[in-house]
Amino acid sequence: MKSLLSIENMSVPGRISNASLQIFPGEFVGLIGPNGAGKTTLLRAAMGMIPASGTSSLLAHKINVRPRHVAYLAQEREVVWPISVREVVALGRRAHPDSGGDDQARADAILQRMALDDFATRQIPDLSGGERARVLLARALAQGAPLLLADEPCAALDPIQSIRTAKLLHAEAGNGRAALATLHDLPLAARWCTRLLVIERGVIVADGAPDQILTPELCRRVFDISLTRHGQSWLLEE
Ligand SMILES: Nc1ncnc2c1ncn2[C@@H]1O[C@H](COP(=O)(O)OP(=O)(O)OP(=O)(O)O)[C@@H](O)[C@H]1O
Repeated sequence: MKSLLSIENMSVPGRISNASLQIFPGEFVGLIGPNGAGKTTLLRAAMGMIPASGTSSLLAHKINVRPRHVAYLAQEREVVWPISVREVVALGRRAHPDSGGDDQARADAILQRMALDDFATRQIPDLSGGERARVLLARALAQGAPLLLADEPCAALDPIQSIRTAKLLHAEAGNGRAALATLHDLPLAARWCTRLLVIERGVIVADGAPDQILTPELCRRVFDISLTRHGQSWLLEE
Protein backbone atom coordinates (compact mmCIF):
# COMPACT_ATOMS: atom_id res chain seq x y z
CA MET A 1 0.00 0.00 0.00
CA LYS A 2 1.25 3.48 -0.85
CA SER A 3 1.89 5.71 2.15
CA LEU A 4 0.17 9.09 2.49
CA LEU A 5 3.16 10.46 4.37
CA SER A 6 6.75 9.35 4.41
CA ILE A 7 9.31 11.18 6.52
CA GLU A 8 12.93 10.13 6.43
CA ASN A 9 15.72 11.21 8.74
CA MET A 10 14.13 14.53 9.52
CA SER A 11 16.08 16.75 11.91
CA VAL A 12 15.62 20.26 13.22
CA PRO A 13 18.70 21.19 15.25
CA GLY A 14 18.02 21.07 18.98
CA ARG A 15 14.38 20.07 18.46
CA ILE A 16 14.02 16.75 16.57
CA SER A 17 16.63 14.20 15.52
CA ASN A 18 16.51 11.73 12.64
CA ALA A 19 12.74 11.19 12.71
CA SER A 20 11.46 8.61 10.22
CA LEU A 21 7.86 7.46 9.86
CA GLN A 22 5.21 6.48 7.38
CA ILE A 23 1.44 6.93 7.56
CA PHE A 24 -0.88 4.68 5.53
CA PRO A 25 -4.55 4.91 4.53
CA GLY A 26 -6.75 3.57 7.34
CA GLU A 27 -4.53 4.81 10.16
CA PHE A 28 -5.35 7.20 12.99
CA VAL A 29 -1.90 7.74 14.47
CA GLY A 30 -1.46 9.49 17.79
CA LEU A 31 1.78 11.43 18.23
CA ILE A 32 2.34 11.49 21.98
CA GLY A 33 5.11 12.83 24.19
CA PRO A 34 5.69 15.26 27.04
CA ASN A 35 5.59 19.05 26.62
CA GLY A 36 8.52 20.22 24.54
CA ALA A 37 9.25 16.73 23.15
CA GLY A 38 9.03 17.91 19.52
CA LYS A 39 5.50 16.98 18.39
CA THR A 40 4.57 20.35 16.86
CA THR A 41 8.05 20.69 15.38
CA LEU A 42 7.67 17.32 13.64
CA LEU A 43 4.28 18.22 12.14
CA ARG A 44 5.45 21.66 11.01
CA ALA A 45 8.65 20.26 9.50
CA ALA A 46 6.62 17.57 7.68
CA MET A 47 4.49 20.37 6.18
CA GLY A 48 7.57 22.36 5.15
CA MET A 49 6.61 25.17 7.51
CA ILE A 50 10.02 25.23 9.20
CA PRO A 51 13.43 24.41 7.75
CA ALA A 52 14.54 20.84 8.39
CA SER A 53 17.02 18.34 6.99
CA GLY A 54 15.78 14.99 5.72
CA THR A 55 12.72 14.46 3.55
CA SER A 56 8.94 14.69 3.76
CA SER A 57 6.90 13.24 0.90
CA LEU A 58 4.40 16.12 1.24
CA LEU A 59 6.97 18.51 -0.18
CA ALA A 60 6.90 16.67 -3.49
CA HIS A 61 3.47 18.22 -4.12
CA LYS A 62 3.61 21.75 -5.51
CA ILE A 63 2.47 24.24 -2.92
CA ASN A 64 -0.64 25.27 -4.87
CA VAL A 65 -1.97 21.67 -4.93
CA ARG A 66 -0.60 20.52 -1.55
CA PRO A 67 -3.93 21.26 0.23
CA ARG A 68 -5.52 18.51 -1.86
CA HIS A 69 -3.07 16.03 -0.37
CA VAL A 70 -2.88 17.18 3.24
CA ALA A 71 -4.90 19.30 5.65
CA TYR A 72 -3.23 20.89 8.66
CA LEU A 73 -4.85 21.94 11.92
CA ALA A 74 -2.55 24.35 13.74
CA GLN A 75 -2.26 24.42 17.51
CA GLU A 76 -3.09 28.13 17.51
CA ARG A 77 -6.84 28.65 17.18
CA GLU A 78 -7.06 32.42 16.93
CA VAL A 79 -9.15 33.78 14.05
CA VAL A 80 -9.70 37.51 14.07
CA TRP A 81 -11.60 38.03 10.82
CA PRO A 82 -15.29 38.80 11.39
CA ILE A 83 -16.65 36.06 9.14
CA SER A 84 -19.23 33.38 9.82
CA VAL A 85 -18.57 29.79 10.80
CA ARG A 86 -20.15 28.67 7.54
CA GLU A 87 -17.70 30.82 5.55
CA VAL A 88 -14.69 29.65 7.58
CA VAL A 89 -15.50 26.00 6.94
CA ALA A 90 -16.08 26.70 3.24
CA LEU A 91 -12.54 28.17 3.08
CA GLY A 92 -11.35 24.55 3.28
CA ARG A 93 -12.90 24.04 -0.15
CA ARG A 94 -10.43 26.55 -1.67
CA ALA A 95 -8.22 23.47 -2.02
CA HIS A 96 -10.43 22.59 -5.01
CA PRO A 97 -10.80 25.73 -7.12
CA ASP A 98 -12.29 23.76 -10.03
CA SER A 99 -14.66 21.52 -8.05
CA GLY A 100 -17.85 22.61 -9.81
CA GLY A 101 -19.74 24.71 -7.31
CA ASP A 102 -20.93 22.32 -4.58
CA ASP A 103 -18.38 23.66 -2.09
CA GLN A 104 -20.82 25.27 0.30
CA ALA A 105 -22.95 22.10 0.31
CA ARG A 106 -19.88 20.03 1.18
CA ALA A 107 -18.88 22.46 3.91
CA ASP A 108 -22.42 22.42 5.30
CA ALA A 109 -22.36 18.61 5.34
CA ILE A 110 -19.25 18.67 7.52
CA LEU A 111 -20.90 21.21 9.84
CA GLN A 112 -23.85 18.87 10.17
CA ARG A 113 -21.66 15.81 10.68
CA MET A 114 -19.85 17.60 13.52
CA ALA A 115 -23.14 18.87 14.99
CA LEU A 116 -21.99 22.44 14.37
CA ASP A 117 -24.98 23.52 12.27
CA ASP A 118 -26.41 25.57 15.15
CA PHE A 119 -23.27 27.70 14.98
CA ALA A 120 -23.26 28.17 11.21
CA THR A 121 -24.27 31.83 11.13
CA ARG A 122 -22.25 32.91 14.19
CA GLN A 123 -19.15 35.06 13.72
CA ILE A 124 -16.05 33.02 14.45
CA PRO A 125 -14.39 35.53 16.84
CA ASP A 126 -17.55 35.32 18.98
CA LEU A 127 -17.21 31.59 19.69
CA SER A 128 -15.75 29.98 22.81
CA GLY A 129 -12.29 28.42 22.57
CA GLY A 130 -13.65 24.88 22.31
CA GLU A 131 -16.29 25.85 19.76
CA ARG A 132 -13.67 27.60 17.63
CA ALA A 133 -11.38 24.55 17.84
CA ARG A 134 -14.15 22.34 16.47
CA VAL A 135 -14.93 24.78 13.64
CA LEU A 136 -11.26 24.88 12.60
CA LEU A 137 -11.17 21.08 12.55
CA ALA A 138 -14.31 21.19 10.37
CA ARG A 139 -12.48 23.60 8.03
CA ALA A 140 -9.54 21.19 7.78
CA LEU A 141 -11.83 18.22 7.07
CA ALA A 142 -13.71 20.25 4.44
CA GLN A 143 -10.51 20.14 2.37
CA GLY A 144 -11.30 16.49 1.70
CA ALA A 145 -7.58 15.64 1.72
CA PRO A 146 -6.62 12.00 2.28
CA LEU A 147 -4.30 12.98 5.15
CA LEU A 148 -4.88 15.25 8.15
CA LEU A 149 -2.07 16.50 10.37
CA ALA A 150 -3.75 17.82 13.50
CA ASP A 151 -1.94 19.57 16.34
CA GLU A 152 -3.90 18.85 19.52
CA PRO A 153 -7.35 18.53 17.94
CA CYS A 154 -8.82 17.73 21.38
CA ALA A 155 -7.19 20.62 23.29
CA ALA A 156 -9.82 22.90 24.86
CA LEU A 157 -12.61 20.41 24.18
CA ASP A 158 -14.88 19.14 26.94
CA PRO A 159 -14.86 15.37 27.60
CA ILE A 160 -17.70 14.43 25.27
CA GLN A 161 -16.38 16.60 22.44
CA SER A 162 -12.91 15.07 22.89
CA ILE A 163 -14.37 11.59 22.57
CA ARG A 164 -16.46 12.59 19.54
CA THR A 165 -13.42 14.13 17.88
CA ALA A 166 -11.32 11.01 18.46
CA LYS A 167 -14.15 8.84 17.11
CA LEU A 168 -14.50 11.13 14.09
CA LEU A 169 -10.79 10.79 13.22
CA HIS A 170 -11.05 7.03 13.79
CA ALA A 171 -14.05 6.93 11.42
CA GLU A 172 -12.20 9.02 8.82
CA ALA A 173 -9.42 6.43 8.94
CA GLY A 174 -12.04 3.72 8.45
CA ASN A 175 -13.01 5.51 5.23
CA GLY A 176 -9.52 5.04 3.84
CA ARG A 177 -8.09 8.37 4.94
CA ALA A 178 -5.49 8.88 7.65
CA ALA A 179 -4.74 11.27 10.48
CA LEU A 180 -1.61 12.02 12.45
CA ALA A 181 -2.64 13.92 15.57
CA THR A 182 -0.74 15.14 18.59
CA LEU A 183 -2.65 14.21 21.73
CA HIS A 184 -2.03 14.67 25.45
CA ASP A 185 -5.00 12.60 26.64
CA LEU A 186 -3.31 9.21 26.78
CA PRO A 187 -6.40 7.12 27.69
CA LEU A 188 -8.22 8.71 24.74
CA ALA A 189 -5.27 8.13 22.40
CA ALA A 190 -4.89 4.53 23.59
CA ARG A 191 -8.61 3.88 23.10
CA TRP A 192 -9.08 5.39 19.63
CA CYS A 193 -5.75 5.53 17.78
CA THR A 194 -4.87 2.61 15.58
CA ARG A 195 -1.19 3.29 16.24
CA LEU A 196 0.91 5.50 18.50
CA LEU A 197 4.23 7.23 17.96
CA VAL A 198 6.04 8.23 21.13
CA ILE A 199 8.48 11.11 20.93
CA GLU A 200 10.85 11.89 23.76
CA ARG A 201 13.35 14.77 23.67
CA GLY A 202 13.13 14.99 19.89
CA VAL A 203 13.53 11.27 19.21
CA ILE A 204 10.81 8.78 18.19
CA VAL A 205 11.30 6.08 20.81
CA ALA A 206 8.29 3.82 20.12
CA ASP A 207 5.96 3.14 17.19
CA GLY A 208 3.17 0.58 17.24
CA ALA A 209 -0.25 -0.51 18.43
CA PRO A 210 -1.28 1.11 21.74
CA ASP A 211 -1.45 -2.25 23.51
CA GLN A 212 2.04 -3.13 22.45
CA ILE A 213 3.94 0.05 23.15
CA LEU A 214 2.22 1.45 26.25
CA THR A 215 4.13 -0.77 28.64
CA PRO A 216 4.34 0.20 32.32
CA GLU A 217 8.06 0.86 31.83
CA LEU A 218 7.58 3.22 28.87
CA CYS A 219 4.76 5.13 30.57
CA ARG A 220 6.84 5.61 33.70
CA ARG A 221 10.04 6.52 31.89
CA VAL A 222 8.62 8.90 29.26
CA PHE A 223 5.58 10.38 31.03
CA ASP A 224 6.23 9.51 34.70
CA ILE A 225 2.71 8.13 34.97
CA SER A 226 0.95 4.78 35.33
CA LEU A 227 -1.43 3.82 32.50
CA THR A 228 -3.25 0.50 32.74
CA ARG A 229 -5.74 -1.16 30.47
CA HIS A 230 -9.15 -2.28 31.77
CA GLY A 231 -11.06 -3.85 28.89
CA GLN A 232 -11.55 -1.16 26.24
CA SER A 233 -10.67 1.66 28.68
CA TRP A 234 -7.41 2.92 30.09
CA LEU A 235 -6.83 4.29 33.58
CA LEU A 236 -4.31 7.06 34.13
CA GLU A 237 -2.77 7.50 37.57
CA GLU A 238 0.19 9.31 39.03
N1 LIG B 1 10.48 28.73 17.31
C1 LIG B 1 11.29 28.00 18.09
N2 LIG B 1 12.61 28.27 18.14
C2 LIG B 1 13.45 27.54 18.91
N3 LIG B 1 13.05 26.48 19.65
C3 LIG B 1 11.76 26.17 19.63
C4 LIG B 1 10.80 26.90 18.85
N4 LIG B 1 9.57 26.35 19.03
C5 LIG B 1 9.75 25.33 19.88
N5 LIG B 1 11.06 25.23 20.25
C6 LIG B 1 11.65 24.22 21.15
O1 LIG B 1 11.64 22.97 20.46
C7 LIG B 1 11.31 21.92 21.36
C8 LIG B 1 10.10 21.18 20.84
O2 LIG B 1 8.97 22.06 20.85
P1 LIG B 1 7.59 21.60 20.28
O3 LIG B 1 6.68 22.79 20.24
O4 LIG B 1 7.79 20.84 19.03
O5 LIG B 1 7.12 20.58 21.43
P2 LIG B 1 5.76 19.81 21.64
O6 LIG B 1 6.09 18.37 21.84
O7 LIG B 1 4.79 20.13 20.56
O8 LIG B 1 5.28 20.44 23.02
P3 LIG B 1 3.81 20.77 23.67
O9 LIG B 1 3.26 19.44 24.14
O10 LIG B 1 4.17 21.64 24.82
O11 LIG B 1 2.97 21.44 22.63
C9 LIG B 1 11.08 22.58 22.73
O12 LIG B 1 12.26 22.45 23.48
C10 LIG B 1 10.82 24.02 22.40
O13 LIG B 1 11.23 24.87 23.46
